[in-house]
Amino acid sequence: MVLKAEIHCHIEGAASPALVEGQARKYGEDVSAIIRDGSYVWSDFTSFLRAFDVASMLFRDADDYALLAETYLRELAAQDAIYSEFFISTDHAETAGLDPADYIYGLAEGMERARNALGIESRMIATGLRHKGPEAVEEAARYIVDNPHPLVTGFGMAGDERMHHPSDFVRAFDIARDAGLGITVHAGELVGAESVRDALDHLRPTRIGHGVRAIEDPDLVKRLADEEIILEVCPGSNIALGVFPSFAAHPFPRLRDAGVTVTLSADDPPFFYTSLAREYEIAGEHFRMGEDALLNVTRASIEAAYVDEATREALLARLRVKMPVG
Ligand SMILES: Nc1ncnc2[nH]cnc12
Ligand SMILES: [Zn+2]
Repeated sequence: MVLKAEIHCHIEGAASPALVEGQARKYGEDVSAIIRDGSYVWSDFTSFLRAFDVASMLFRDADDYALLAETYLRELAAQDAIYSEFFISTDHAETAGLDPADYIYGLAEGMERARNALGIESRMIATGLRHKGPEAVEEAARYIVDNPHPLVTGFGMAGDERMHHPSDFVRAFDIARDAGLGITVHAGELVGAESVRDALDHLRPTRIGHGVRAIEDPDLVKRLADEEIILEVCPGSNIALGVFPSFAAHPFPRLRDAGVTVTLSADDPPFFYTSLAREYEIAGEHFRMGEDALLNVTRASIEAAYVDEATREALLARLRVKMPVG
């Protein structure tokens, strides 16, 4: 049993098909277009995002989001995770007709319940959606800075990496960074090494969501190692979306051997038929990671986490004694 931590997971993307079907019954909606035989149905990134959007529309009030957060965090604690940092999207909340304040309050309620029950610590990273454009991402940044919450400790950007250019989002990220939020950006997933380089140059993150296609440029790999940029690597997601053809071809080991700090997360677990535990298993089976190396990955995630130092120290102490969760 290896204690785990996750720093790249979209909370709407953590909703299991069973939970979404339960929400569909609650609201009298039909989800047969995105769920068949208990699994999500999609064929490429665009149809994945569409299924993600449909599922997220079935969480419509604070109680729905408290249930989602608590359910996911309980699942993570059962996989021996002691820390979870997940992306939230006030854009999705507003599209579902929810006031962002209720959205965040509901998620925080679920986080508290899971922490009280099982001791799992968690934080939220607010995000803007790249394909909605610079104004929308800036609005998401302004909202979270004007409405601070103690459990919202970072700002990032997800969505379609093929749209717009990192330089379009400089102001949004300056607003978030100046407010003291941790900065992470999805890059180097659907687009190549230049996307990671541009994100680093213009948005100055300390972490990159995925970043794995940096492997295409050895100078960039060296820069990631030299600047100690953390990669939030999601191998199961990368293979499910066809970013790489197989786990054997995945660059995780090469990045790690080049001195890049790589971590393990599940991104959107049920959508990519994975879980945090499965990602650790994949690293053991395909990336030559033994138990000590996997515990070092957990330690790297906690070192990179957007948490206060007291919380970080308490989490690192648990790794040292390998105290079981709960
Ligand atoms: N892997 C991913 N890339 C970009 N946006 C996302 N939203 C949810 N999962 C995502
Ligand atoms: Zn992601």
